[in-house]
Amino acid sequence: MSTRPLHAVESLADDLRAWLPGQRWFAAKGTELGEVLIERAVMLTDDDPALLHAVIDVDGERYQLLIGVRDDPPEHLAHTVIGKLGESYAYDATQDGELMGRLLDLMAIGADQGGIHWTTEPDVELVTGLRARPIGVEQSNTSIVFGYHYILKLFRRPGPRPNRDVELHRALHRVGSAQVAEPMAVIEDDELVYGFAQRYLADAAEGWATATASVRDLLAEGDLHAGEVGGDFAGESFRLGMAVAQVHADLAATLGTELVSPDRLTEAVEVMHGRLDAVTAEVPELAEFEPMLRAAFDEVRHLRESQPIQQIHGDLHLGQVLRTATGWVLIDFEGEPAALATDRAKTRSPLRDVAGMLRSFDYAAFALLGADDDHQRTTRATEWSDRNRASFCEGYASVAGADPRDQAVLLRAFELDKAVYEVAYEHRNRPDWVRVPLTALRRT
Ligand SMILES: Nc1ncnc2c1ncn2[C@@H]1O[C@H](COP(=O)(O)OP(=O)(O)O)[C@@H](O)[C@H]1O
Ligand SMILES: O=P(O)(O)O[C@H]1O[C@H](CO)[C@@H](O[C@H]2O[C@H](CO)[C@@H](O)[C@H](O)[C@H]2O)[C@H](O)[C@H]1O
Repeated sequence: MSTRPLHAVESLADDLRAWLPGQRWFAAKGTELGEVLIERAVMLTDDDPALLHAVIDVDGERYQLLIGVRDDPPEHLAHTVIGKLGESYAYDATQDGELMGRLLDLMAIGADQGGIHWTTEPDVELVTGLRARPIGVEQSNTSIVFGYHYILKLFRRPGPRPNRDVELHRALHRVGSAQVAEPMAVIEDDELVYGFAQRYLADAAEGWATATASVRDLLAEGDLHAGEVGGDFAGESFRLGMAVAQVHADLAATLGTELVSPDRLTEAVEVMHGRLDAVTAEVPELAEFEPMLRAAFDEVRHLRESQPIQQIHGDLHLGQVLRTATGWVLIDFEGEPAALATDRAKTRSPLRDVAGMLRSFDYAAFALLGADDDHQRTTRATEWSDRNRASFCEGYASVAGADPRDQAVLLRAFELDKAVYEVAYEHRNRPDWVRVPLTALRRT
């Protein structure tokens, strides 16, 4: 490929404007797109297929692109084509196993190319020549699995170093945590972090899939209770509570914890009100819950006890936990996708993670129900949610020594704040699902 990389990506700007809104990781869906500005572009391999690395800016948001260029893309890549570059086709290279294999080669040799550094973690030696395949699920980022060995997450919205996901994995791995996957390599330049490879947990099942399988079981057996059907999840919820408490204890031990006075909680209350203002302006259906939400947030102002804060997961839900043969593992310590990097880096109450997971049990229970489901199914879903939420808290308490439910006012406020966040998240990403957090607020 002879064209200069910057020029090549610039000439694709119009095609990118049409292609970006269809990508799950693209944040500004549903709004009129501004100009696509090319911040930087380098050629990682120059043959056919060629691989271009680019960072673009769309309306002040930065995105990472990996663009493959082929004269004649095979049939299985046809759906990934972005546009034409001269006589060649430009396409989403993350879907091309051959080009992703080149990324693994660059990682394995610790390459330094076009200002981008591929660095393995101390004592890690990577195996190459593995089959590369993108994982099927559409997420905030794009992940590539290499054989049964590694998973590389390409951050679609690369942020400045240090990257929270990388740093918290490293910190937990250093203290021998069994609840995270081993960090393997990082792709970054002097400013931004582009990718993070970890050990691939090939035997793992996703928390969301296993939890919703249990709910499905229960809904199919209309006359049985949650503890009586084959797929009862309460034991798993208990173990998950233990795992989360252990991660909190390890993060506190290695990165520290502090007690903050009740005045600092007042700041958190203002932030929750601020989020509610912003989300209500975007999703008017939230307005009917405003008095209830504001009252619950304001209850926090009356708390008189100091509260511990520390590094936490920051966006914990059933999609962020994997069940391996040996226990639960937490993944994706990036924090909430929409939050500013400075806010994600802050120490926070571990009850935030507990609240996230409690919301998730509720999500799993009700996501399978339609908008007008009958009383029987709604009762069963409520039962599943109550049973697993309780089990999770009991598991957490068995490790932490204190039951999160004892902090009822704070926990309720954090859960409601998370539901407000979810309303905004679903509104932007999966409009059909806005009903899930809204129905939860209606039941509160
Ligand atoms: N270490 C791992 N082993 C096996 N699968 C993993 C691992 N890390 C992530 N995954 C899978 O990749 C998916 C996306 O990972 P995640 O870090 O949550 O990315 P995103 O930020 O895009 O949500 C997860 O839902 C899980 O299925
Ligand atoms: O996994 P991400 O960091 O991208 O998290 C975002 O997307 C999640 C959905 O994929 C979203 O989670 C919400 O839906 C989940 C089911 O799909 C459910 O388990 C969560 O409880 C619910 O919040 C998450 O909020 C968002 O940040």
